[in-house]
Amino acid sequence: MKFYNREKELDLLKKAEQSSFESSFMTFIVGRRRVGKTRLIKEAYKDKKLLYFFVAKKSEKLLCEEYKGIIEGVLGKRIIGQLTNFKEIFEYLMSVGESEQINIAIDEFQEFQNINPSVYSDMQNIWDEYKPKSKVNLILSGSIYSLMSKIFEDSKEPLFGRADRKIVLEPFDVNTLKEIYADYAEFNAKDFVSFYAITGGMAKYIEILCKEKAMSLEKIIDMVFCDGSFFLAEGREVLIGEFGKDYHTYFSILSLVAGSKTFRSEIEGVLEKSVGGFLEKLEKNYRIIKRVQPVFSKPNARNVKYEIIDNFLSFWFMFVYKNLSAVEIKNFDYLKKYTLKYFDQFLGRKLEKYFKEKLASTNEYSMIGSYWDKKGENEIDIVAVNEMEKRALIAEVKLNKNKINLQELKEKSKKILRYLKGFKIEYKGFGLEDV
Ligand SMILES: Nc1ncnc2c1ncn2[C@@H]1O[C@H](COP(=O)(O)OP(=O)(O)OP(=O)(O)O)[C@@H](O)[C@H]1O
Repeated sequence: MKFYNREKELDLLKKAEQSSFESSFMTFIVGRRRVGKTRLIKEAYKDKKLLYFFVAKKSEKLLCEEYKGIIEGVLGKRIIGQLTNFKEIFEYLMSVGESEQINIAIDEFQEFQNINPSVYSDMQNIWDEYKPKSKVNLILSGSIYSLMSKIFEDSKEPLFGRADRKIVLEPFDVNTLKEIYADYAEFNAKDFVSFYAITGGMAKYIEILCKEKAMSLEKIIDMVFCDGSFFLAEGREVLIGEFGKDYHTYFSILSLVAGSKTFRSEIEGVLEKSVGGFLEKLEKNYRIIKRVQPVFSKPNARNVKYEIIDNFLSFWFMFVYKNLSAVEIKNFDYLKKYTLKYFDQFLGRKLEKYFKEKLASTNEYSMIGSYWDKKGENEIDIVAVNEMEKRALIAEVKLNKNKINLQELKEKSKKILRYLKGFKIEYKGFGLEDV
């Protein structure tokens, strides 16, 4: 697949390289697995010399043998001496950087935690010594959000405060997704929104579907639910690295949130235990769910819902994890029928998210959210406000736009009008035809 988008990130990586000519520069990139970190780094330095090291789950000795080969190949230097551990390799490279500018990328950097955690303090000492006098553009990337943040942002960690720049790589936005979709298929609103709702803009999933020309809902479902499918184990694959062995409660919570049990009390009602600590970790450490509150509520108000941020994970929990027994016995027929039966429910929720993202991309609003009252009723799908220009958009979203009753929407909105005194308000319905 040709390279799409990422202009902002490419620009930052080019600037990092330029800065490294003055003194060494460290960037850390964090992004969920499959989002496109490796391809971004390679694209940024495709015409440059790049020492790219992947931290595979191997012993340090084997890794270093591989790295030595890479160094010799890229720099065209014969390495004399042993270099059997990463500390020696890193010191060697920083010393090379004293006489020439070099680009180094270390991918899945958090994996050193399992191989040899003292690498981080060794790197800190070497970095501090060489940074002012060398020209190394160092990119450290990783996909385990909690570990990467800890390595660079926890004041007790050796590399704390060493990174000059942080890049959080997000999935493709709705506009880029539309551009990609148009390169592979004739536009059809429901198929496109299904493509958005399932891939969530993750580069890898998009690439697989585009390659197989699976651009319609039916074809995507055929690709997901088949023998040897990449997608069936993917939710577990992506999350297990974050949660480790302790994943059961997290998976149960995510499965409930994906299935519309979005209030803490509802989750605790089903699991029959307190889940406050888990929710907090899912939100703050792992960044997998987010807290949402009705628009205009006070920040500490208790009317809070939870949402899974990632579309693919919410699809996976709703349709794959929920039916693991059918996956186990490979009853793909059942899985496809089940998914098609409940898909519109899922799609309706993602359509609302789609329009919120689209409105956000116009940069026309200072706040975009939803409203519901204390009982979780009287929902208003979208409330978008431009505080400065005193205007607001109040909208309802439905797959079938004909089912939207604007009069009812106006009626419901009375509850929030006191926050919008003097505002010009537009009431609107969004449906598939507005995609
Ligand atoms: N900007 C892009 N345009 C087109 N294809 C992309 C882009 N970014 C990534 N891809 C493709 O998506 C796939 C996943 O990307 P990549 O391997 O870079 O992700 P990653 O974040 O490093 O994932 P992992 O953590 O699983 O290694 C690759 O096959 C890559 O070619």
